[in-house]
Amino acid sequence: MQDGNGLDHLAGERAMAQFDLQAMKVYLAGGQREYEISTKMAQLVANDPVFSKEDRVRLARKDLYKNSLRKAGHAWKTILEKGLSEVEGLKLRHFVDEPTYTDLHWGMFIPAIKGQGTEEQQHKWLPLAYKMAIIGCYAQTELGHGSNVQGLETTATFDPTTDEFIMHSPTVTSTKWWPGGLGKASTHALVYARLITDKKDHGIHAFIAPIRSLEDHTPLPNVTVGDIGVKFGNGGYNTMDNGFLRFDHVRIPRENMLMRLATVTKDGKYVRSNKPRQLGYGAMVFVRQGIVIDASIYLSRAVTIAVRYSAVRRQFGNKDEPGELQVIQYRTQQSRLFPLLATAYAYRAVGFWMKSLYADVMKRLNDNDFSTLPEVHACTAGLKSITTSVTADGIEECRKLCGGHGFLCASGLPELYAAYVPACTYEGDNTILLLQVARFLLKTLSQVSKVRPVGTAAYLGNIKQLSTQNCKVSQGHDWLNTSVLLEAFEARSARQAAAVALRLAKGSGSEAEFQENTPELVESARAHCQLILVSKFIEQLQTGTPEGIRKQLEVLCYTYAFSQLIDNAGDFLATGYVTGNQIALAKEELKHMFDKIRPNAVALVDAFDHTDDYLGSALGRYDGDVYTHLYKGAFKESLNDTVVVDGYEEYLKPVLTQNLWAPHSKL
Ligand SMILES: CC/C=C\C/C=C\C/C=C\CCCC(=O)SCCNC(=O)CCNC(=O)[C@H](O)C(C)(C)COP(=O)(O)OP(=O)(O)OC[C@H]1O[C@@H](n2cnc3c(N)ncnc32)[C@H](O)[C@@H]1OP(=O)(O)O
Ligand SMILES: Cc1cc2nc3c(=O)[nH]c(=O)nc-3n(C[C@H](O)[C@H](O)[C@H](O)COP(=O)(O)OP(=O)(O)OC[C@H]3O[C@@H](n4cnc5c(N)ncnc54)[C@H](O)[C@@H]3O)c2cc1C
Repeated sequence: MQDGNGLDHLAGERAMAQFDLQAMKVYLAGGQREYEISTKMAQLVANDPVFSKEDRVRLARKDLYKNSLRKAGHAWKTILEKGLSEVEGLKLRHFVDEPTYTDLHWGMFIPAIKGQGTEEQQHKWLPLAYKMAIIGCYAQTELGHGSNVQGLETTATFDPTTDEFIMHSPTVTSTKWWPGGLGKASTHALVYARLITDKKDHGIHAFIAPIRSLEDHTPLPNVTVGDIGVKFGNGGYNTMDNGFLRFDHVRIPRENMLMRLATVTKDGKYVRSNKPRQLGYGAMVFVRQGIVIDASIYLSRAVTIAVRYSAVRRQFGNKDEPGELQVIQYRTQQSRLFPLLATAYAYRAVGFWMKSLYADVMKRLNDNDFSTLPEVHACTAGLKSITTSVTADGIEECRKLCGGHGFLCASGLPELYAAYVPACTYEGDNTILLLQVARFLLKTLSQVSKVRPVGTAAYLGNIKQLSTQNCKVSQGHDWLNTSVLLEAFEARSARQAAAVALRLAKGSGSEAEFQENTPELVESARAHCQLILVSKFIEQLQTGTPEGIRKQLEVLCYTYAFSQLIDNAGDFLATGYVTGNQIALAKEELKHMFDKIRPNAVALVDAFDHTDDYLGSALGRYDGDVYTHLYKGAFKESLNDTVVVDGYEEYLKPVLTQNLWAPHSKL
């Protein structure tokens, strides 16, 4: 066993690094200022015992939830007492690292009011929300309807005699179901409901409905509200009070309908603005763009644990070297782990780009320019889908890469997975979102002769060329050219999209035919998104990356692109753009990349700068002192509170002392 004396068991690994670690930390944080804020907030949380994560997986739901309320309250008090800025507050809550009601309050309730409320409404609600005098949630999904937003059943019927809307849940399936923070914490819900005026249904609109008393937090009259129940995994997402909500003819003032996109006048007249109705989905676009950086952070946590542990863990050996080999030396371990490391870097770079994309579309929307909205929707929906699916699978792969110890909660991985995996469903089921991308691709292709595609779809403007010319790689190093790689991803995506578009164009245009082709449509959407990820990683790399880290980032970029190419070799081959031999050459190049990553692997995960407190993992500790901490951790297990287990007298002793032959014994 290692000694646990505070030595750095990974010092030898760190000494091998060939890049400027500090510069990489700053790059990954998004800049010097962001780096400083992150470091300060991470330390603030790590040094405050109220934020301790100890024992989280052992707490019963009620205690877990109460504890998370305590932490959220303490976080808010800390923010106020220390006078933290909005950005610092956001970071502080990030490091507290527990899904809670404030995520939805700040992440969806406030953005939805900003996006859909008139200036007057923003002046009324935002100050209350900013000082947390009210707590809001985002109540869209219903028991019977989630993906299909247009199918929601909750009604908001205007009553001109009182100048009020009557909020009503007409059926069991219309019960609001899932909204985070709704179950127990929120005082207000941003409710998506069918607007009815004078018996006419105008479709889905947003309303602010008070649901709990600001005096004593009890539900308001005719409001039925509560938590929907325990969710997957220990700890995980169970700190969140996902809730249900029913209205029984509850009256709210007319002004509580968010009226930026459409208005109901005092006399009940419905007036639409000239803005697209899709702006009503703006809060979802906002959250989806943010999810890409989040995916990078979650994946980087799992990868940090798996890389550090793989450098500590030894198994077997060979006759050329003394002792057992670090498992990170094995090619199979590298081929499962290093692409995930590269993916975490890729998502970070693309996440930064997504932020600029979002800022750009917001600026345009303010100037009434809606031209890029469809492309931004496709991009945010598609990348949300791909990055969350890959990250959830990646966390699980990291657990397996840690062998048996990965299955222990002390590894931090089971809880990380349980907290993350719902990201594949919330904010849009990942298949539904890919189908949105596919629809966008079909529409873009159908108009390509008249409308030049823009942004991430611009390559479709070259569809003829991409459909005819083939990959020119003849030796391994020909692949070490970003233009060659980009063209391969563009050609594969363009050909997949064109093939399914052509098949649909030849048909009758029926919905049944569309449905029949949805597997191919989803595949073509995935190809388009993989192209965006590769191309934006390359683009980010080529724009102002500091010298001391460029080489390593290039290695990671090639690792990412080659592993995507190889994992999807079937698609690349089926389109006819590449040959089997060219794929084999890429495989060899990928192995060369693994050799370049290997001496830098531990430093590359150090660059993510996760504190031990934030990682919460005996396997991923910075000092690599894994075994001492696993062993010590076992003594904290509640089953070990007594030497002789509770239950021995009633259940074990009788078994051990009956001394009778079991009737079925063969002895
Ligand atoms: C930064 C992060 C910080 C904090 C986050 C905090 C916490 C995160 C944790 C949990 C949050 C979880 C919250 C939720 O889950 S909220 C609920 C989310 N629900 C969904 O995502 C539902 C998914 N469904 C939909 O989005 C839509 O129903 C739909 C599938 C897109 C279909 O829409 P619909 O109107 O019926 O129909 P279409 O006819 O298909 O589309 C019409 C038209 O509109 C375009 N479109 C669709 N969506 C958008 C959009 N968001 N923006 C812009 N445009 C959009 C669509 O492409 C189509 O265009 P056409 O040109 O073809 O007409
Ligand atoms: C942890 C968590 C937190 C959440 N937080 C919130 C929140 O704060 N506010 C809120 O309003 N909601 C919230 N939700 C709800 C979430 O947004 C929905 O669950 C999500 O949008 C998926 O919808 P659904 O559950 O109706 O899935 P469904 O649409 O019923 O999906 C079930 C299956 O059917 C498939 N499917 C459905 N339609 C089609 C189709 N047309 N073509 C092909 N396949 C299809 C899907 O791909 C999926 O495999 C949350 C959910 C979770 C799990």
